[in-house]
Amino acid sequence: MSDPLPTGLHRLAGTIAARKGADPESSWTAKLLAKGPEKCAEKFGEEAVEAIIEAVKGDRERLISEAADTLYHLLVMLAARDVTLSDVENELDRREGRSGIEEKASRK
Ligand SMILES: N=c1c2ncn([C@@H]3O[C@H](COP(=O)(O)OP(=O)(O)OP(=O)(O)O)[C@@H](O)[C@H]3O)c2ncn1[C@@H]1O[C@H](COP(=O)(O)O)[C@@H](O)[C@H]1O
Repeated sequence: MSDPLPTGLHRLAGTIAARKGADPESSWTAKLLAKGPEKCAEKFGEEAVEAIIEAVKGDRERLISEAADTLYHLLVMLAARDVTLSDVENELDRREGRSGIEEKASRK
């Protein structure tokens, strides 16, 4: 069976991976990656906070826009630490079918 077509998120992750080591003047992603994982993590934090603010305010369009920024910067942060979207998906798959309540109750 052939692999399914990559989703938009996977295409974006592929674009981001391809920017690693590229000329920082040529792209925003390459520029951010060249600043190192700490800066990528800081940018992700800023975007996540902006998404939180819009969620609290209840502005749907602004929340969608900030959520897109957050997802992009999450993928950049992961790429900076050589973690792929598939790595994260595999972890989600591992958790599938186990309720959060059950998991929390099993913690020591
Ligand atoms: N999805 C995005 C995306 N979302 C947000 N951003 C950029 O992320 C930046 C961060 O926004 P900020 O408001 O924090 O920027 P800023 O205020 O200038 O930064 P600071 O001064 O606060 O540090 C902006 O320049 C946005 O354009 C993105 N840049 C790129 N992409 C995707 O990545 C692809 C590759 O982009 P390049 O690497 O630039 O070729 C693009 O085709 C898009 O698909």
